[in-house]
Amino acid sequence: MFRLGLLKVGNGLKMVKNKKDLKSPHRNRSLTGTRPISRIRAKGRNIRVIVRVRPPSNREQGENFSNVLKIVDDSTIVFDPKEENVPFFYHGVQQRYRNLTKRPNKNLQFTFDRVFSHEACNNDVFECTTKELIKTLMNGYNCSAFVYGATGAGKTHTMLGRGDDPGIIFLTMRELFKQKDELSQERHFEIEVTYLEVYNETVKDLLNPGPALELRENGQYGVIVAGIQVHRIDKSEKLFDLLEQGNKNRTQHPTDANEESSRSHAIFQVCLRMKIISTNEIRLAKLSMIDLAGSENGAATGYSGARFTEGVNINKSLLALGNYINGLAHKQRYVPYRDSKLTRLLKDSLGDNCQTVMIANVSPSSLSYEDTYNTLRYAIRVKSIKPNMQKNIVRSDTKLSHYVNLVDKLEKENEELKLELSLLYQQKNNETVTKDEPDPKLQTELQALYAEKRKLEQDILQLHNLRKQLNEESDAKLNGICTDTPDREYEHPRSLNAIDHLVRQIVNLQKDPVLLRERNEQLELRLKQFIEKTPHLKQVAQLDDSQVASTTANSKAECLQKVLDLREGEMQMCYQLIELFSKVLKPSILQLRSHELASEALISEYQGLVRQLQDIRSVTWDDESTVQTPIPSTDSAISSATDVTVESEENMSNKQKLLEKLNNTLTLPRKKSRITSIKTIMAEGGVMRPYASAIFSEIFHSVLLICHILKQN
Ligand SMILES: Nc1ncnc2c1ncn2[C@@H]1O[C@H](COP(=O)(O)OP(=O)(O)OP(=O)(O)O)[C@@H](O)[C@H]1O
Repeated sequence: MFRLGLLKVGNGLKMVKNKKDLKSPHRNRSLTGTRPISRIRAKGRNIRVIVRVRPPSNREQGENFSNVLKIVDDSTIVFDPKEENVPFFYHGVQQRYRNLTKRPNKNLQFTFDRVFSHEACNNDVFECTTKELIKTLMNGYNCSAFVYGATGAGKTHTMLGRGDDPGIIFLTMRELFKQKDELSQERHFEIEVTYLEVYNETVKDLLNPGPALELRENGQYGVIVAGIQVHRIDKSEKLFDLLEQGNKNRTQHPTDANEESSRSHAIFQVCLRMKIISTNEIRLAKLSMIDLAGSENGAATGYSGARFTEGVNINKSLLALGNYINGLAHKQRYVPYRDSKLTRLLKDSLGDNCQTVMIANVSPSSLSYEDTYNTLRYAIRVKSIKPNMQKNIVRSDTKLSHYVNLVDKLEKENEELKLELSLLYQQKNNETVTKDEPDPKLQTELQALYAEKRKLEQDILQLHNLRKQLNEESDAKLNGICTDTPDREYEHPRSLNAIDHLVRQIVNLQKDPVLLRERNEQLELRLKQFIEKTPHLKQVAQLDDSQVASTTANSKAECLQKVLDLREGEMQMCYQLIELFSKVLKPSILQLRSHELASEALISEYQGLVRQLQDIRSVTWDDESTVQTPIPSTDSAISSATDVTVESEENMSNKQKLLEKLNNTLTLPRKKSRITSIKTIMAEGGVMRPYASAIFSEIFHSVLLICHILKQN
């Protein structure tokens, strides 16, 4: 069923009959009656496709087969051309209707780079195909030539030829050696060849028959055949011997179309290494010449067993080759080449970096109608590959020193790059760390502020507490001791100077505590603002705060220790004075009493003083023995003293004893060891000191009173 539609052609519209024709205007028949199949003709010249039509075989000639190929010109061929309309007359009248029993002709026109008729010999083909490749090869490009076609289409004949018509391998190699000889003054050549076959997906060395060889892929050299024997040749004669030897080893079996059908793909590779003497340039190039196994229609052949397996493998690998070519033609991102050994081996002999010639061999006979059609379609697909050529050039020097210098240079460059990289890493790490760490400038400023604060705290403490306290105490002491101004002035050097000396050692008396306090307050405000502005320095500030607190505590402890040392000295002095005055007071009281000059008030005061001393006596120190001297009661002591004055001489010894008792009573125990424990001092010294001072004042008062009485009498 046909569907009608409109197809845009040029500026106008054209009626089309079916859906297929809607897809592309190229599907429409041309005005000449042939369909222009060469629509995907490649513009590039890196791949050239040649069609060679072989002469019809004896069988084809003998049987009633028609010719399905018509060569229009050097590059155009028509498959299944339309037959000329032979006028059909019925009863002498030309009929207008065609013969409906006859199959319509395909009449497909193909355009290739060159089309050779059955009259062309191998040399003609060579001149137009691989001869050009030699020039390319000499320039350092990879080249490949492969023959494709159905079984019996003339592939092996094209490649190998026969005695009177040598094949293109022979002709190409002869040309290669010819050009080599011509260029021998300019270049040094090294030519190595390998010859292998792919049969039933196994690779075999045709020049060194043995077990199947493995394919390996190398990043530098691509796909390589592990274990293949490489033959270095310098004469063309040697090559021909090798080729003959290889062809004998090739797998062949007769088919319907060919009694000597090759059942494997044969790959002949020539590796060319050229060194251009003037420039020391090295050019590497590879020429691959591939004789593909003939494609066949398995169903049509009716083979079974080994022949069938061969056919399947041949078709499979040719299909993989077709897909690979299709991928290249459509510039696919990934071109499948692992599907068969053949495509793996030809990976670098097709597509990019390679100049390729494909020779499509076809039979002209209608006996091979399908095969010829398929071959032509396959060939036109190959034509669409547009590879990008790359020259395989390696710069070189004859001198080893060049390589040494090159290696040195590269190593140096490598070291420099490594260094640069490590510096960049370092810089990056530093940047990361700096982001988290505070600015060192700010940190230094903060630390300076805290250092100042610590010093101020210390000074304030020392000035305020110690100096003030010691001065007050010094004044109080002088007031208690000195009876008049001259006495005070006399005592001053001994007591106050000692204290001031100590104070001077501790604090700088020139500093004003008020100013220091003000400065400290300013500093604290500044620190607060500083931390508000830079919160990330809070931790640093907290650390410094704790250091300030620690410094303050240490300063306080030092001050306290010094105060206590001073007090200890004072205490010692007090005890010495009490002892001294008690020696004066006791005889004075006795003397006054004997002369009846002691008033009741004086005696009462004296008794009170003795009682107080008894209380002092009961105090024990940390470092003293707890054993106490028995102390007589105050009353008994006084009464004893009173009795002494009225008794006889006999009783005087008793009085003396009593006086001694009184003397003992008034003698305070001397403190022998230095008080070191601040806690003990605070606990005991703090209580003891005012108590001792009070007694000291009492004694002074009593002594002064006695002195006054004695002076009056
Ligand atoms: N151009 C030619 N001129 C003369 N004879 C030819 C030509 N091409 C092919 N022949 C002959 O046709 C026969 C089959 O050719 P050939 O062996 O080369 O085919 P083939 O494509 O290699 O087949 P297969 O794939 O089966 O090996 C051979 O006898 C060969 O001599």
